[in-house]
Amino acid sequence: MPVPEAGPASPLGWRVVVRQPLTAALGDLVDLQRAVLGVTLLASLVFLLLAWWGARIISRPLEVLTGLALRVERGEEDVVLDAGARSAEVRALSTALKGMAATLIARRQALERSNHELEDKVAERTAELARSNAELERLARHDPLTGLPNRRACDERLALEFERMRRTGVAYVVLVLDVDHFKLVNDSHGHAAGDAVLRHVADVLRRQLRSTDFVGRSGGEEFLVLLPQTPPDEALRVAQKLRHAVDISRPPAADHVTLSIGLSEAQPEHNSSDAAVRAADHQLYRAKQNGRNRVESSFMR
Ligand SMILES: Nc1nc2c(ncn2[C@@H]2O[C@H](COP(=O)(O)OP(=O)(O)OP(=O)(O)O)[C@@H](O)[C@H]2O)c(=O)[nH]1
Repeated sequence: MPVPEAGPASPLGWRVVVRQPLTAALGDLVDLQRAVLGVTLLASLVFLLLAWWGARIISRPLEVLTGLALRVERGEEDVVLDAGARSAEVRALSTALKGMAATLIARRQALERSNHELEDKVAERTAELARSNAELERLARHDPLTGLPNRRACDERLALEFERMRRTGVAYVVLVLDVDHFKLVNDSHGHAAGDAVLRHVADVLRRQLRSTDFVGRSGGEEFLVLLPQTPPDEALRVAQKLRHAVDISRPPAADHVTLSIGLSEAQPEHNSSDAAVRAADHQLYRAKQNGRNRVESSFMR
């Protein structure tokens, strides 16, 4: 076995060679290696912990701010956008978000206010429109002079009563009323006086009838009265009452005014509502022929 190289020879020229196991010879070096590795690992761990802690210090307020911002987005208005951060940058971000949230909330409130105002306006306009429609409807079916239902409304009511009679079998009575010598009123007192007389007659008729009865101005100086579910003798009494009420009334612009009235009972076997009106017209003609200021009917005894 070769003798390993040794240090310089002593003055005597001797050399001491010590033999020992490699593990014993390198023991210190291995210990040093281990110590360095341990310190490196520990230092890495501490560094990692510090990095995690540092990242947490920065990210935690950001997470809190994110949560608060989401609450603002969902519409909550009492959110305080403060993450309690120590970092100046996060505090600046927090202040900027606060400003943005305040602006957003103010805009949303303004939007809600204008929405409410808009809804109120729409509701108001809808109500106005409904009122205008109702007024138009009223004007379309009312005579402006007397305020009574006009010719169109008379026709509609006649059709309705005729249908009802067809369904229920219960008859109704038609009265056609005409102001006597009305041309004379116009000629002697003027058209305005004639108008006043027509309004007066309309008022008298309205006051004498029940709410279930119908009275309309069917044209000129002619009126139509419908008495639903009224037996003929009762209808005759009503007609006489109307005639008498006008006869004894005091018209505003003429000395005296009278009515001629023709009556007829509608029958379920009639083809249309016109039949009873034509029959009542015929009776009115008879009333005029027989001296006016009187009632005539097909069922008069
Ligand atoms: N002032 C006024 N007159 C009207 C109106 N509508 C129709 N008249 C008039 O009513 C008169 C009706 O005259 P006539 O049909 O001859 O009937 P009358 O004079 O009443 O005679 P009898 O019916 O036979 O008794 C006419 O002079 C029409 O001009 C109106 O709204 N106002």
